[in-house]
Amino acid sequence: MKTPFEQVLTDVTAKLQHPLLSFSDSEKLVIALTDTISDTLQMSLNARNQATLVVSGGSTPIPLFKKLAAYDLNWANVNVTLADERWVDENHDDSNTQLVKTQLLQKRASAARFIGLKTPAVDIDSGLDSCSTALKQLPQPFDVVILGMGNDGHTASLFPNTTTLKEGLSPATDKLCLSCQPPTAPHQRITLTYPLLSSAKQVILHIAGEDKLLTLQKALAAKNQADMPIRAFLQDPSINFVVYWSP
Ligand SMILES: O=C1O[C@H](COP(=O)(O)O)[C@@H](O)[C@H](O)[C@H]1O
Repeated sequence: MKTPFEQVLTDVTAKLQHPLLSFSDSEKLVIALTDTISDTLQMSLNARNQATLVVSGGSTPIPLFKKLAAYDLNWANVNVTLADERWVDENHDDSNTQLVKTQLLQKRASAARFIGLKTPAVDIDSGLDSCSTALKQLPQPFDVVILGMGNDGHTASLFPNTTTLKEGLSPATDKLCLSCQPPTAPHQRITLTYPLLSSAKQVILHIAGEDKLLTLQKALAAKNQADMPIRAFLQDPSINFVVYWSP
C-alpha cells in the first residue's frame, strides 16, 4: 500500500514526458548529479576543449556546488554562468554571483571562467545589452543547464504575472535575456530566456522536498504555462530535460 506521498511521486512520474530520477536522500542525488554534470562537461572538453555550465541560485544547489567544486576537470576551460540573477550588487546576500563564487568557484573549480549577469549599468534595462553581448560570446548550445523551481512554478526568473514572461517563454524570441520584477519575490531580476535555456544539450531540473514535488504535480495539471512557467519545459518533448528529486 503506497503512502499518499508515494502516490504523488507515482502520479508525477507517470505524467511527465521526461525522466524523473528520484533519490532517497540529497547526498545520493548530489553524487549522481555531479557525475552526470562532470561527464557532460568532460565530453565537451574532449570534443571542443571548452564547456559551458549554467547554474541557478537559491538554496537547493548549494550541496551540489560544494561537491562539483572538487571535481577533477580542466576547469580553466569551463565557462560558468547563471540562469538568472537578482539586480543587486555582488556583496548583497541575495546575489547569485556571490553564491556561485563562494560555493561553486572554489577548490579546483576556482579556475573556471565566470560570466555574471549583473552589470555596472545604472539600471537593469540598461544592463541587458551588455549582458546579452556577454552571453553571445559563449559557445551555444550550452552543455548543461541546471534549473531550480519555486513553489509558484517559476524557474530561472521566469515568474508568473510578470510583464516580460510571455516573451521570456516564447520559442520565437531572439532575446537571450530579459528583465522582470516578480510580484512575489524581492529584487528586479535578469533571466535567460526559454529558447536559450531549453536548447542546452542537457537541461536538469534539480528540486528537493515534498513541497517541490507537489508543485511539479500542480504544474503538470495547470491549464497554461503563464500560471506555472516551469510547464514550458515539462511540455516540450523536443528538449533533453531530466528531473532530479530527493526528499
Ligand atoms: O528565486 C529563485 O528561486 C529558485 C528556487 O530556489 P530554492 O531556494 O527553492 O532552491 C531558483 O531556482 C532561482 O534561480 C532563484 O532566483
